Amino acid sequence: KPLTLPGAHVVVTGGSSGIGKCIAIECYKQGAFITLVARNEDKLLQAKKEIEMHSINDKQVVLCISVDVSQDYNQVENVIKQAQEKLGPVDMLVNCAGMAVSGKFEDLEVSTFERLMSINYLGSVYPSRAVITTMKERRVGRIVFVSSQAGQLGLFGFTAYSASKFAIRGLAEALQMEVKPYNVYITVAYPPDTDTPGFAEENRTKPLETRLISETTSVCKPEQVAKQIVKDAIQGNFNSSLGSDGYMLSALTCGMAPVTSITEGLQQVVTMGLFRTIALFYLGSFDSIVRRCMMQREKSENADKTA
Ligand SMILES: NC(=O)C1=CN([C@@H]2O[C@H](COP(=O)(O)OP(=O)(O)OC[C@H]3O[C@@H](n4cnc5c(N)ncnc54)[C@H](OP(=O)(O)O)[C@@H]3O)[C@@H](O)[C@H]2O)C=CC1
Ligand SMILES: CCCCCCCCCCCCCCCC(=O)[C@@H](N)CO
Repeated sequence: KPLTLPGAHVVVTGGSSGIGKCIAIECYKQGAFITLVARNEDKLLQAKKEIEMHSINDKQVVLCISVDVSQDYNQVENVIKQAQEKLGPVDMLVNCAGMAVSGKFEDLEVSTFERLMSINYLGSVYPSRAVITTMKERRVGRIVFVSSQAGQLGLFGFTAYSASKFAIRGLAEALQMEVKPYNVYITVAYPPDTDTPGFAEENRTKPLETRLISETTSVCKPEQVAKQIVKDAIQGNFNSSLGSDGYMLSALTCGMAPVTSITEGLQQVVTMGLFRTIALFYLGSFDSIVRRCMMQREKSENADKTA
């Protein structure tokens, strides 16, 4: 039942940087053929070189394709076709291209809402739509969506980002119900803050509240996140999370998500009440962070006025 990675064709969008690059390396180390999809060609070539250092046999290939996954479906479909001509049908697709922009609702441009929805949501729909028919026909396949812990709860500063990551889950749940009889398995990953170039970029404009609340969980290494995601995808687990807070969040927010094992279902049933109780304390502490920051701001604004 688990997918065999040796010789498999794995497509990773956002594979030129951060979590996506580490997922590509992890799969390559296990013998897969890789297609990297991202926009910037220099970064793609750089990543290709880095991945190729981990080869385990001399047949392995890393293919690079430059395309914007959020713009035009036909373009995305074409590049997937190209990749399939070179490396065969896609066994696993990892939708990791994405970005975060944070800020208070009133400070975010309306265009930011559109952009994040395009990249994080539609940028996952297009590649998935392009591979699904073949996967169903072959009765083989894995599709991974990289959401976020911020796709399990909404928090200060993430009005645009959280919505785009929540959207992924709705898509994934519906799709899993459709494709399960065809032996195609969907995985949704909910990583915590992870030390990547994208994370560094995002931190340059992050509101204090968002930073303080996010610090509830520690920053992970992308290699660690990638390892867990690849493991869960191979197994065909619907949920992929990391660490004790990740585990609690996933159990707490399981809702009507498909269940992969009896153990998982039993654990959800047994822990739900306890985790909700813990969550109430977290929510209380988040509210007090927001209130404290507001009072601090008002204080310094008043001080500015009297000065
Ligand atoms: N780092 C973190 O703290 C967390 C990240 N995540 C999610 O994980 C994913 C990866 O994040 P991370 O590794 O930090 O990001 P990085 O910014 O380090 O890498 C993003 C990758 O996506 C590619 N990409 C971005 N936009 C597009 C596009 N429109 N079309 C094609 N490729 C694109 C980038 O290449 P290029 O720019 O050249 O196109 C790059 O390869 C994102 O979806 C993010 O939301 C989730 C939780 C935590
Ligand atoms: C039982 C209940 C347990 C509750 C634990 C609550 C933990 C909340 C912390 C949320 C952190 C959000 C990280 C977002 C990462 C991300 O996607 C950005 N870095 C974008 O890249």
